[in-house]
Amino acid sequence: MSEAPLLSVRDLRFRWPGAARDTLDIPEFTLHAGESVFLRGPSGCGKSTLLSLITGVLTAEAGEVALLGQSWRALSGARRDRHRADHVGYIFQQFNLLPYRSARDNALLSCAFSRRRARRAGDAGAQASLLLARMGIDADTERRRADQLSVGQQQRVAAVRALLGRPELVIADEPTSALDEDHRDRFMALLHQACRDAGSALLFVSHDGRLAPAFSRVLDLARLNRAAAATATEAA
Ligand SMILES: Nc1ncnc2c1ncn2[C@@H]1O[C@H](COP(=O)(O)OP(=O)(O)OP(=O)(O)O)[C@@H](O)[C@H]1O
Repeated sequence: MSEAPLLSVRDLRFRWPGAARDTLDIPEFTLHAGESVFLRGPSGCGKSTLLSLITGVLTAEAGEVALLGQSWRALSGARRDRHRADHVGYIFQQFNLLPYRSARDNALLSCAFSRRRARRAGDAGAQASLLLARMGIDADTERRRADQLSVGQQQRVAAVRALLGRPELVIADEPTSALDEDHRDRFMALLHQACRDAGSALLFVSHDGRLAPAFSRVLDLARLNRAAAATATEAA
């Protein structure tokens, strides 16, 4: 018998208010525990919209999106926030660190917002230091304010924040677009290893196809999304 999916999307349809047509129309998409998936697609095909639906920031008019068997639509706003904080680590394109707080405080934010994550981290402070060190952030750098860190350091702190407390799903939305090639390759190797160590599935969105071979699966949203296919046909 196959394992229940970590994430399941079924018959999903979503249209932005005022839009003439659906942004997303996805019959089915599943993600299993521990998988690493590279999600790609041309600009405007709905990648960020899909991530917002997967994390319960948006809810769909039709169909279902469930994380760990829990449908987002069935949850109230506060419970949605808790489900997200407990089970999803998010790495943003622009990192979204608190500029005046230390690297360490930023890394610990995920445990401040989730008791479950704090429990899973054990000694959260020690675990944060360990993960930061593995990402090449030493004890001195850990104490520096986020706005005094290099772009690459900020990105690695953002990754530690996403991974602390071992969420089942780590989502990264174009996290390497601000990094040069050398930093990008090192960051990707560290991220893959850290997700494996934490047992977290990784859903990674990028335009940079060179990163795809390191993933267990590549998903092309333009193919998955019937709304994108319809738009392309009309444009042809
Ligand atoms: N807040 C919003 N309100 C209305 N329409 C939106 C909103 N956000 C996105 N859209 C529209 O939804 C479609 C998909 O946008 P989305 O940002 O999800 O694409 P994307 O694939 O992530 O693009 P990119 O690769 O350029 O970041 C676009 O037509 C966009 O204009």
